[in-house]
Amino acid sequence: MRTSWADSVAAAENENGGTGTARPTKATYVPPHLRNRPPSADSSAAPPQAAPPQVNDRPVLAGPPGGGGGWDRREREVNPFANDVDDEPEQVFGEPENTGINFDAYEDIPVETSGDNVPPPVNTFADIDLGNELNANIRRCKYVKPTPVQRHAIPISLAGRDLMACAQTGSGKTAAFCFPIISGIMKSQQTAPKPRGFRTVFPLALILSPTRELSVQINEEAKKFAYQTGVRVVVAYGGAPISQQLRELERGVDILVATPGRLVDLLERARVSLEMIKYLALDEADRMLDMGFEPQIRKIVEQTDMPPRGVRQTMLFSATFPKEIQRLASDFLSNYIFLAVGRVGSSTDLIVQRVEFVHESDKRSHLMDLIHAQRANGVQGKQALTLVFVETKKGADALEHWLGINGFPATSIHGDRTQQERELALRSFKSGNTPILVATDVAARGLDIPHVAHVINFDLPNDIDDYVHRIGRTGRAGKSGLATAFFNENNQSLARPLAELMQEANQEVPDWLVRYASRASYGGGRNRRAGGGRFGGRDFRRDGGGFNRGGGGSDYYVPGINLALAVSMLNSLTS
Ligand SMILES: Nc1ncnc2c1ncn2[C@@H]1O[C@H](COP(=O)(O)OP(=O)(O)OP(=O)(O)O)[C@@H](O)[C@H]1O
Repeated sequence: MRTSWADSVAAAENENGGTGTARPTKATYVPPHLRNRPPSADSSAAPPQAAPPQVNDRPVLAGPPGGGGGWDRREREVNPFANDVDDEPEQVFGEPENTGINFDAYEDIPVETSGDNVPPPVNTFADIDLGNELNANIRRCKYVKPTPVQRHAIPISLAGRDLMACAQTGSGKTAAFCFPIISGIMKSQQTAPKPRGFRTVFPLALILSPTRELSVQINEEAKKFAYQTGVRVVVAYGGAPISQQLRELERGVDILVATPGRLVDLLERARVSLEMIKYLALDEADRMLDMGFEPQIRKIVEQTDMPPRGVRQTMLFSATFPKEIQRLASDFLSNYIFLAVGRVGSSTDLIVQRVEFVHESDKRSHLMDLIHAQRANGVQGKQALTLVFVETKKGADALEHWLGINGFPATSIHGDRTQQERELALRSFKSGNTPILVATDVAARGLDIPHVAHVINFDLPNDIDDYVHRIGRTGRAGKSGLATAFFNENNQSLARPLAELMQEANQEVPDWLVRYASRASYGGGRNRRAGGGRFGGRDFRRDGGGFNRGGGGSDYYVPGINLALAVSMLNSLTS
């Protein structure tokens, strides 16, 4: 088993009951996780740092308190690492010891950057000046070295540049936008006091995401990264009582993580002002600028007091970036750098993709066979986690019920369930108590659930990008995963993009799918983008003419989807 400085930190925290709440009585108090620090820290991670000056367990910042309502930075901070469990789930789910992310899987990843004067990538966290406290949190997270998207995106953002980043699912995009934001706020707090308004708060950074669960997850991650930095993170999302969120906001906020709807509500109540925003990050940015969300996003970004592009710094991240969305997104960016990491618009090669022809009427029995097989592979009586995607909310309820009466513990998540039910379902799934989660697309993007071994597309989506995000719930952070799709006549429009995607990812494409693909024409619809550099793994400015690549360059560039190759493959199989 790996033992590192981070492990001894965790051990020290556990010794203290893991709560991090033992309160100091003197200003010289050193919290448990900073005691007994060995002289030589894990040399592959960020360099060892001196502990920040402490009052209670909060750092004393040199500058005046910011935080909107003038929050008390000396207040108690809950230790977000307290509930981290080290090895137990790995054991239960039959994976090897906690060896961390499998970086070998990412070594040969293609990277493309374009834009003016692209800052060079870094190899280690120690190569970047993120600040002592943030470096300590990176060690607590056991991030030994940056993932490829982090290697490139963090220096770009630290240099103050706007960024549109497209990187594979599960490759660490959250930290890629959180680290520069936290580090930047830590530096600016020393100098810039914030205005005070009557019950209005003035966050310095806004992180928007499309779903409540994803906002909650980003908030939890950001709180870990910001622990003891003096940077306060607050989340606001719909479906949960606003009164509690208002109370949290009143205690001060530097980074606001929000879903668009709830944020608009807070803006209309004048409880939040965006006047001081220095950083704007859109996670799942293509979804945020898609038809459903675009008006709200435009309202937030263009019709409020948020500083304009060029004044604020804007970062857009997703695993997919269709060209038409890139074009829309460029309205929000100033002289930005485009970054594409990994196979174009994809999840990782670590996911084995299978597609099976299953008639509608056979889907349930086929699902049962798959789950039976999986159960046989379980360890210590625990089944590996299986995420089953269906098209409709009704369909999700029905399938959950049917699985239950057939002896398969399942739960579900969809838009008709209350927020409490949704969160309960997610917790129950994560813990393995109900190892099957039936979900609509509400769970397709961003959710980072360890130990999801199998994603089943019981109903395929209409859009190939949604497929990419769905299967990306497995095979995360260097782990392997399996994705099975049930295909039938109803999914004809997806045949061609699916066949191309699978071929591109070196997956076995069944002959019958190739035949369907050869019959399919793209026609209209969203998958049409497939014809012209789909998924947007390429900077749309490079296709539009007039774009000067400037000093930017690529480590190397793998052309998007090799359409000619795919077409010739289809032809050879169908002739
Ligand atoms: N440098 C790192 N070292 C080890 N693990 C990391 C590192 N960076 C991120 N991770 C872990 O990798 C997992 C995936 O990260 P994250 O959720 O940010 O992926 P993502 O790229 O945003 O995926 P998606 O496209 O699905 O939203 C998380 O569990 C995260 O803690």
